[in-house]
Amino acid sequence: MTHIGRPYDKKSKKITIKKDDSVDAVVAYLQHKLRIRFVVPQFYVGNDDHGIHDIDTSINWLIQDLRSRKIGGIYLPNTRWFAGEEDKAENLQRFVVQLAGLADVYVNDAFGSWQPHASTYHIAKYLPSYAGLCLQDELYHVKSVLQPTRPFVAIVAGAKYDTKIGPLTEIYKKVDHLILGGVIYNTYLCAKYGVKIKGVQESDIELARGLVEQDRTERKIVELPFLVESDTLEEREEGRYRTINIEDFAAGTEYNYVVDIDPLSFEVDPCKGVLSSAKTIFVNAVMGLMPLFWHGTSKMDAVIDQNISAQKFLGGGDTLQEFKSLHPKLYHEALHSPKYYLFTGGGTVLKVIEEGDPYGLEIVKALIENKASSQHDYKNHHHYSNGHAC
Ligand SMILES: Nc1ncnc2c1ncn2[C@@H]1O[C@H](COP(=O)(O)OP(=O)(O)OP(=O)(O)O)[C@@H](O)[C@H]1O
Ligand SMILES: O=C(O)[C@H](O)COP(=O)(O)O
Repeated sequence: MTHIGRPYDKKSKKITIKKDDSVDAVVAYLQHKLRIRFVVPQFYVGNDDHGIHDIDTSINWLIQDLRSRKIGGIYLPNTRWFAGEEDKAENLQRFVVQLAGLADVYVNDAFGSWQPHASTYHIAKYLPSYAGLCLQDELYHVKSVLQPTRPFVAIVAGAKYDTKIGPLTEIYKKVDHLILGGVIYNTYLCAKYGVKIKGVQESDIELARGLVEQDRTERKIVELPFLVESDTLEEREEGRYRTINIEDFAAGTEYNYVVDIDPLSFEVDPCKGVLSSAKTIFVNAVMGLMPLFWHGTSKMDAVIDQNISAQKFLGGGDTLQEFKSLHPKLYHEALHSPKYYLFTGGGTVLKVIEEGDPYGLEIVKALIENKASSQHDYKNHHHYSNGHAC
């Protein structure tokens, strides 16, 4: 089982089920790699925008098939399609108990899913639970980000403003320089310069004011001066996008969508100097709206790579995906280079830097606590279990 995307809207509390967020691609990859057949069960979806309410008993047929080796595995639909996954009350309890009934053991290998949800946290109370090999490796390496050789530069960009702005104020205290991009930078610029950028919410700008205040005296935020403004998010059409300079910002000016950092920003100081003298660089950054506006991200990756003495940590689902697509050769070299480490989760690394301790993550604490009591729980659990090890 896994999360894909963000089908649950925290504001409206609605779940949107669309093919783009299905587990099909994951299942196809696993089938190809493992040479076994997985089945994705179909569950009833109500028409109340609350996704799938229950894992119904039809799954028992598949469990029979698994036991009799007719199939090699069962892969649940996107766990964020279930009403209980991000719920806090009854739906959560209901879903956790149903999940626990499917298996004998729980292994969490999803470093990127740091938030305590039903399938990432609460389930550990019901089953003997363990950290997977990838999770263990990530927790081991994240310690190096906590004890960086200085100067330490963090680059944070992308779209997940809501979960990343909180950690940023703590991270700010720990880095020598902070570079922002994507939606996070747009919001910061609106808060600092009083400009309006299409798509940036007033409530989000309010949250960014703290960061602006924090930076007034210490000046750790390295501003990227050249941005790409586009009239549309749908296409990259000549004449409908242009480079703007933050030096021209005046309070009250309204801009269209800011969709990328102009690559030139990475070729001039202060950014160029900061990146070339850093000894540790952490990157959770897709600088532009993909797949159309990739130029800023590509330039950033190339400039970082030129600093051969720095220890480089890249983290994030999209951050790695784009790194691989934009620089396939470098990506493969980085996988084996002692100068690089690639984390599957970016927000998770930010959370660890904020907490100061990888074992402080709730999903990890749940595994550690469960270990102490797993023998006991395992015996008690058996009345739930009709399943197979997952
Ligand atoms: N200016 C922008 N406007 C809109 N979307 C943007 C902009 N800049 C980047 N993005 C989008 O941000 C997304 C990546 O951000 P996200 O925070 O999800 O990163 P991630 O590497 O997947 O990190 P995590 O592991 O924390 O999920 C990309 O899909 C990209 O299209
Ligand atoms: O699937 C997850 O858990 C994500 O990678 C992190 O969660 P978010 O999309 O809510 O930030």
